[in-house]
Amino acid sequence: MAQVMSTDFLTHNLSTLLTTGLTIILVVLFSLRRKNDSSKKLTHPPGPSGIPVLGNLLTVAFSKLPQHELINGWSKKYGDVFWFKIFGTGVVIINDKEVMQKTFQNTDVCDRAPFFASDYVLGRENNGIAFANGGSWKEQRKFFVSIFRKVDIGVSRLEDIVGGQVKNIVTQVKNLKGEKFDPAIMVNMSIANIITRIITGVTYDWEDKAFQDIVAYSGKLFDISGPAGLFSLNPVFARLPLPVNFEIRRLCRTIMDFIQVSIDEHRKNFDPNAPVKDFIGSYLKEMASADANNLKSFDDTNMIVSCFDALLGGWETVASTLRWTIYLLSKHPEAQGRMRQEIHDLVGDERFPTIADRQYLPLVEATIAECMRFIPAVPIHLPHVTSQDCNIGGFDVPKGSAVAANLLHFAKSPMFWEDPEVFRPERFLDDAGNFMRGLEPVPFGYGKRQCPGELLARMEMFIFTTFLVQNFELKLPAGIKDDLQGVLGLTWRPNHYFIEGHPTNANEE
Ligand code: HEM
Repeated sequence: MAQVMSTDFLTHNLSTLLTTGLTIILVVLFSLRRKNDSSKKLTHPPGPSGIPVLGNLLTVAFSKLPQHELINGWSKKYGDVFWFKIFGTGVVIINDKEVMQKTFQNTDVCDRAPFFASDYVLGRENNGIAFANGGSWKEQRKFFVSIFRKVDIGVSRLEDIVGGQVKNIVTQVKNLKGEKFDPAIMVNMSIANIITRIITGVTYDWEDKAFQDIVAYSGKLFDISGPAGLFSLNPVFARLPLPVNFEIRRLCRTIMDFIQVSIDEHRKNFDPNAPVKDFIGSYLKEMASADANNLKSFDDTNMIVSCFDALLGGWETVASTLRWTIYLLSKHPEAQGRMRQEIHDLVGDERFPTIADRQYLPLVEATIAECMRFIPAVPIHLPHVTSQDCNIGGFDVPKGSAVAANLLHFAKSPMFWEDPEVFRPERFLDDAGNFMRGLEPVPFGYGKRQCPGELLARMEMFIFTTFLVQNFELKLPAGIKDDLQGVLGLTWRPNHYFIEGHPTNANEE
C-alpha cells in the first residue's frame, strides 16, 4: 500500500512537475514570440521617404519653399502626426492640439537635444535652461521662472524698463514728422536693451559698437541655426566640420564673452546684503546660498548659459513678433483705427497706457492676438527629445527622436479658424466684447517646457503696440509691395520694410 501510495505520489508529482515545466516553457516561448511580433508590429508615424543616411536633409535644407511651408505641405499629406528624418534622427511634427497637450505633459517627451556649439565653447554638456535636461534643468528653470514671472526685477518695475524704451521710440518717430523709416533698428535695439537691462543691469547706448555687434550676432545666430534649430540641434549635423557650424560656435563664444564681462563686473562689486537690480545679481545671491538650500546646479557655467538663454530667447522672438505686428497694423488701417479709438476712449491722450489698463482694452488685446496668430514668429518651436520609446498620437516613436508642435498649423489651419487668411481681430472677442485668451493658438508652447518669458513678452507687446498706435497713424508708404515672405531661422522674421508714423497729437506735452 505504502509502495502504491509512494508510486502514485511520485507519478503525480512527476506529472505535475512535467505539466508545470511544460507550461513555463510554453509561456516563455509565447511571450518571446509576442515580443518578436510586437517589435515587428511597431507603427511608426507616416512621412516622406528619404535617402539613405541623409534622410530628408537635402529636401529640408534646399527646399524652394520656405521650410515652414514645406512642413505644412507634408502636414496636409501625412496628417496629425508625421515624421521626417535627418541623419537617422526622426523629427516628429504634431498637428493635433489634443495630441500636443498630452505629449508635452509626458515626462518622456520633455528633454532637449544638446546645443553642441555652446557645449563645445564651454567644454561641458547640460547647461542653462533651453538645452538642459534632468535635475539641473529643473533647478535652473525654477529660478529663471521665479525672476521672469514677476512684474519687477529687484527694485525696478519691468513696466518702467519697457516703457522707457518705447517713449524713446515715440520721440524719435515724432521727430521724423511722417517721413518713412525702417522700424527694424528701433525695435531690435530697444528689445535688446530691455533684456540686457534685465540681465546685466545696463541700458546701452544705441551707438555703442559692442552692443550693436551683439544685436547683429544674435540675429545671425537665429538665422543660420535652421528652422526650429533642426540643423544646429541635430546630433550628427552639428558636429560636422562645416563653415556654418564654425560660425555658430564663433557667435556663441562672442555673445558669451559679452555676458562674461558683465558677470565679472558684478562679482567685483557683489554685496550679498545689497538689494539686487538684475538677473546676474539675483543669480550671484542664489549661488551664495545654494549650499545651504541644497541646490546643486548653481555654478559659473549655468549662470552664463542662463543669461545666454534669456538674451537669445527674449530678444529675436519679441523683436520679430513686434515687427510683424507693426507691419500688419500698417496694412490694416481700419483695425488699427478701431484699436486707437478704444485707447483714446479709455486712456485719452494725456498719458501713456499702462499694464493696469490692459484688462479694460479687449479690442487691443484681440488685435495683438490676431497679429500673433496671423504670423506666428515661432512657427515651429525648438524640438523636444524623447528620453524613452513612447507613443505619440497612436504611433511608436523611438527614444532619441525630436518632437515639435506645428504652431503655424494651429494658427492658420481652416480646421481651427474660419477664414484663416482674413485679418479679423474680432474673432477673439465674445458676444459681450470680452477678450477670449483661451482661443489663442499656443504661441508660447505648452506643458513642461512652455515659454518662461511669456509675461515679459506680453508686456512688451502691449506697451509697444499701444504707445505707437496711441501716438501715430502707422501707414505703409504708397506703392509698397505686400511682403509676407520673411526669413525663417529659429524665428520667422519679416524682411525689411518702411512705414510712416503720422502723429495723432497724443502726449504732445
Ligand atoms: C513673443 C515672444 C516669445 C515667443 C513667441 C516665445 C515662444 C517660445 C516657445 C514656443 C518656446 C518653446 C516651448 C516648448 O519647447 O515647448 C519657448 C521657450 C523658451 N523661451 Fe520663449 N518666447 C517668447 C519670448 C521669450 C522671452 C521674452 C524670454 C526670456 C525672458 C523667453 C525665454 C525662453 C526660454 C528660456 C525657453 C526655453 C524653456 C525651456 O526649455 O524650459 N522667451 N518660447
